[in-house]
Amino acid sequence: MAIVYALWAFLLFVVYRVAIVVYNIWLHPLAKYPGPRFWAASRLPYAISLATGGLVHDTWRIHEKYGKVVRLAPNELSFVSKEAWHDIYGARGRGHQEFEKNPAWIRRAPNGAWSILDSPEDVHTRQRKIMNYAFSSAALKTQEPYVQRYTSLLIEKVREHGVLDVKDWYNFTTFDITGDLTFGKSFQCLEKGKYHRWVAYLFAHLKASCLLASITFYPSLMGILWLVMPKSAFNERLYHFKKACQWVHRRLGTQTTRNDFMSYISDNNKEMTMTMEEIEACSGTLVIAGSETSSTVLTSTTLNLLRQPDKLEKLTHEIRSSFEQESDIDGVTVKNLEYLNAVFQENFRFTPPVPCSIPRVVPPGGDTIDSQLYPGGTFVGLPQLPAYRSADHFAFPNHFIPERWLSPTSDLFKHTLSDPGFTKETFANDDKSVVQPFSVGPRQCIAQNLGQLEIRLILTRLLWNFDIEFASGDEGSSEEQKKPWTTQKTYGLWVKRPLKVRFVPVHESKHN
Ligand code: HEM
Repeated sequence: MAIVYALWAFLLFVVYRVAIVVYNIWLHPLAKYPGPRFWAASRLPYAISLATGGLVHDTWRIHEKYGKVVRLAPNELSFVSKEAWHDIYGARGRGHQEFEKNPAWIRRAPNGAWSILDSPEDVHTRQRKIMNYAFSSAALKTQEPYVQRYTSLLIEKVREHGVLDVKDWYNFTTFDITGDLTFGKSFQCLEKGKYHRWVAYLFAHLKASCLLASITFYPSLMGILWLVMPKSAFNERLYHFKKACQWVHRRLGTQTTRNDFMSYISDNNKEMTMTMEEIEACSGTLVIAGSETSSTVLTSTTLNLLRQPDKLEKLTHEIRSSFEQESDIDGVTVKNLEYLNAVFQENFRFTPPVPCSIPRVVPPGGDTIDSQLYPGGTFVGLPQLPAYRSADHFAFPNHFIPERWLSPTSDLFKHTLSDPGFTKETFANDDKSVVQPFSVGPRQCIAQNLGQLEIRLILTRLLWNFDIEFASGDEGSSEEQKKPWTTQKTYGLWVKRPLKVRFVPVHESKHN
C-alpha cells in the first residue's frame, strides 16, 4: 500500500512540475519575451550557469541571438539598451518608486546591520548622505598622497623583481590603498609580496557567494546547505567581520590628523545618522568595492595593451612625451592625457570590471522600462558585457579600439596596425552613453573619482618607468595567459588568470 501512495505522490509531483513548466513557457505574464525555452521553463539553467561561472557568457550569447530584451528565468528579464540604464537604476522622480536590489543577492552583515551596497532605500539615503563626505573633491585631494605612496612602493617592488604576476601585484596595491584609507592601516601586501589573510578570504569566497546566491532560489536546498557547510566556513566569515570591526574601532579610537574615509565619516556623523554597526558593516564594503574593481581595470588594460603592442606603444609615447619628470605626474596632469583616457574608456567598454547585471526588482504595481510596462516583482537588470559588445551599439564591437573615443579631428585619431580599417565616420553612430562602468542613479559608484585617479596614476607611472612585455620562457606567460579576457569565468566579478609581465626599466633618454 505504501508503494502505491508513494507512486501517487510521485505522479502528483510530476504533474505539478509539468504544470509549472507549461505555465512558465506559455501562460506567464513574461511569456511573450524571447529567450531559450529551457531558461523560461525553470530557474534551474540560470542557477547552474551562475554557479559554474558562465552566467555573463550565457547572457551575452542569449542577447546576441534573441535581441535587446531577453528572458533569463521565469520571472527575470535582461536589458541592454541605454534607456534601461536610466529606468532600472536611475532616480526617476515623482510617480516612480526605486527598483530595489534583488533580495536573492543581498544580506545583512553578521552584526545585523546593512552595508551601503545592500541597504534598502531609506537606510541607503541616510548612509550615502554621510559617506558622500569621504568622496568629495576636497577629500579626493587628501587621498591622492596615499595613492602616490603605494604606487611608489609598487614601482620599487617591480624594480626588485623584474617579472611579476600583475594580477596579484595590482591587487596588493589597491588593497593596501583602500585598507589604509578605511582602517588606518595597510594590509602590507606590497611590502610582504603576499595576500593578507583578510584579503585572501575575499577571493577564496567569490565562488561560494555565487553558489549561495544560486541556491537562494531554492529555499529547500538552503537548509541542507547550512547542515553540510563545514563549521570552518562560518568561523572564517566571522573572523573576517570581527577583524574589520576591531580595525574600525581602533582607527576611530585614535586621535589623528589623518584625512581618510573614517575621518570624513566620523567628523560628519556627530548626530549618529549612521549607527556604529552600519559603519562596521560599510567598512568591509569600502575595501572590497574599492580594491578589486580598480585592480581588475589595471589587469585587463595591461592584457589588452600587451595583446595589441601598437596601442601600447602609442600610449607609452603619449606618457613619456607629456612630462618633464616623474614628479609632474599627478591627479590633475593625468586627466589631460587624451589617449590614456581613450584607452581606459575603451577598456571599460571592451572588458568591463563589473561585467554582469546588478539585479533589481520592478516595484509593486509595475513600472516602465524603455517605454514598456513590466509587472511588479519582475527581476530585471542590465549586464554590462553584452550591452557593450552589441553590434547595435558599436562598430567593430569585438575589437579593442581606443580611437573610437577620440574626436575624429584629434591628431591621435589614426588607426594602427592591429585595427580593422576605419574612417572618420566609422564610430559616428557608436552609442557611447550605454557605457556606464560605475552604474547610474542614487546607487552609482560613490568613489568613481578615486577609482579613476588610482588607475590613471598607477598605469601612467608604470609606463613612465618601464617598458612592458609578456614574460616568456621559464618566467613566463603561457599561451593560456595571453588569451582574450572574456575567456575567463565570472563569479559576479572576473576570476582573473595570472598575468606574468616583464618590466624593463626605461633609460632617461627615452623620456621626452
Ligand atoms: C574603476 C573602479 C571602480 C568601478 C568600475 C566601480 C564600479 C561600481 C559600481 C558598478 C557600483 C554600483 C554597484 C551596485 O549598484 O550594486 C559601485 C558602487 C560602489 N563603489 Fe565602486 N567602483 C570602482 C571604484 C571604487 C572605489 C575606489 C571605491 C572606494 C574606495 C568604491 C566604492 C563603492 C561603494 C561604497 C559603492 C556602493 C555605493 C552605493 O550603493 O551607494 N568603488 N562601484
